[in-house]
Amino acid sequence: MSYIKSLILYLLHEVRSRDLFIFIAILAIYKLVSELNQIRKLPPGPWGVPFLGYLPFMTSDRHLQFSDLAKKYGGLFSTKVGNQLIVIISDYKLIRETFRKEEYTGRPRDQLTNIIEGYGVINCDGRLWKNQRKFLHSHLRSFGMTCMGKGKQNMQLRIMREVNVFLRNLCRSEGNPLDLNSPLALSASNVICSIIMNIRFHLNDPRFQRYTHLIEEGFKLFGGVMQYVNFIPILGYLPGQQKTKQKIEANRAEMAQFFEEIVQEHRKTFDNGNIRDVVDAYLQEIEVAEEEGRTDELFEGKDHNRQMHQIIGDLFTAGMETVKTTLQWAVVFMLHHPEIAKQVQEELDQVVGRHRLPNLQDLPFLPFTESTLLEVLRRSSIVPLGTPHAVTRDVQLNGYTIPKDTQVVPLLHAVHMDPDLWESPEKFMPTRFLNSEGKVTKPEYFLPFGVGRRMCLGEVLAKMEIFLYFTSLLHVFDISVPEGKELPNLKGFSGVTITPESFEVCLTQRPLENRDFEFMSDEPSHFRSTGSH
Ligand code: HEM
Repeated sequence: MSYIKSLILYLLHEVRSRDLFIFIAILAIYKLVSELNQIRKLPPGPWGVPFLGYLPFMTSDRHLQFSDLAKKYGGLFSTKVGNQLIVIISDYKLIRETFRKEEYTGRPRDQLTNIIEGYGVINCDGRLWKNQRKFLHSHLRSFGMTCMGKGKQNMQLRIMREVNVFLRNLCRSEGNPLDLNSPLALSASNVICSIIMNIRFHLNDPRFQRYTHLIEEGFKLFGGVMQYVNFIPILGYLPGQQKTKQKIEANRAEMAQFFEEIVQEHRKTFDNGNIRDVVDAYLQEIEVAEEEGRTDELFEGKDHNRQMHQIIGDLFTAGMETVKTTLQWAVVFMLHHPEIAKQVQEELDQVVGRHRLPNLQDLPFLPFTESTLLEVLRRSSIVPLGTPHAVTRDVQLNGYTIPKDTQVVPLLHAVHMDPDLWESPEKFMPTRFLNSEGKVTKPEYFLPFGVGRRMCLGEVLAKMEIFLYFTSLLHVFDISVPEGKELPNLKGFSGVTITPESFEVCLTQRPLENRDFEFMSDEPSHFRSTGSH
């Protein structure tokens, strides 16, 4: 470092400004020529201006901007944003073919991965990711994330306990305007927390409030100026950026402390014969690996405690935010289309009756309701660019050479809004998922959970939750916009996911035939709860 400093001082003192100018000009020409050489081998696309590439033209609605560019450059195009090469695929056949391949399972080396240092499951790659994904896949199945049998029943029970508490809280609104964001966030959190760490929170629990605040703040800090550092790393040395980084690290340390307390509580009550949740499964896995002397192989030499903390964080954020947002979109579309909400309610009344809440066994007999939820997933495309992938080595794609570490984006939003695939894609039209016999059909270009080796790990759980929350909500309540208020817009807000703008609803209870609904009685006591009611 001091050597570089002395060299710079020497250059400033000894080299005349004209020589320095020539030196910089040669460097710039060299960089330009090598960039042009690279561009020649890449798919076509907008290259913006020298050095900054397309960065000055980027908007916050990246999915809409990329979809417009796809119309111009085709289903496979590329661009350069700052120093980052990005390849964008919106041809669904190519997406399916590409993301099956091992070499597309990498993650970009950016600010997020620098801070997370390759821990967890979402932001790691290579052998650690493979081990973690396999481990989680098998344990999440054993906790009920499966489409069949007893596991499915257990998961339904877990979810329905939370649905009941959720409905009871909503009843308290007594028809007054209400923002569903917090009740949904709390409820979806409790479902995922019951699977990961066997706890549930109350809305007024300070730990829950602090925890969700830290996550939201984290999203904002990463989503702000920090994302530009990914494209122009030198910006990371600005004084403001150093402060942001310190804040992110302090927040992460606080979360790690919270997770550590949970892990410590689990250690105290750990019973090898009764694996209660993901944390227990990890403790067991570590114990066995230590006995067999293969912890280094399993965790690739990483700290297992930190790995456990990151897994808890990954599953919580991926599992809560996505489900909550999809359900909010479902409500927004029902507000825009009361005739569809009514049709769903009629189908539920006919199949389920007015004496109980819907359950997963009803699903095969509710084609219109199911197709309405599929249409919500298509039309909202809440993860419009998938998660960022990067190639782990130089690869050939459709005759182009894609260099190692290039970001490769599956543009799911464009696939779901392609007029060649969907009739009037802007329209909310559940019947597009019904065939001529009235049966539900999902075309192969319906990809809300991504596709390939890194596709969503929680698809089964997400589908169960969305079905049970949505159908229970519409079975119990009529939903309307508060008087004098406008309908929420359909564009939404681009952040980590595409979320609806904040909005309120009025809920009017529909008559039920049975007075013994669980949500009308006291809170169930199956879980250890935190905080006071
Ligand atoms: C409606 C709800 C959900 C939607 C639309 C959704 C969508 C997605 C998408 C599009 C991806 C990226 C796929 C890719 O880039 O290849 C993803 C990844 C992921 N999802 Fe979900 N997801 C949902 C719910 C959940 C839930 C409930 C969980 C909790 C278990 C979860 C856990 C994950 C994880 C861990 C990954 C990263 C997988 C990896 O890196 O290997 N998701 N999800």
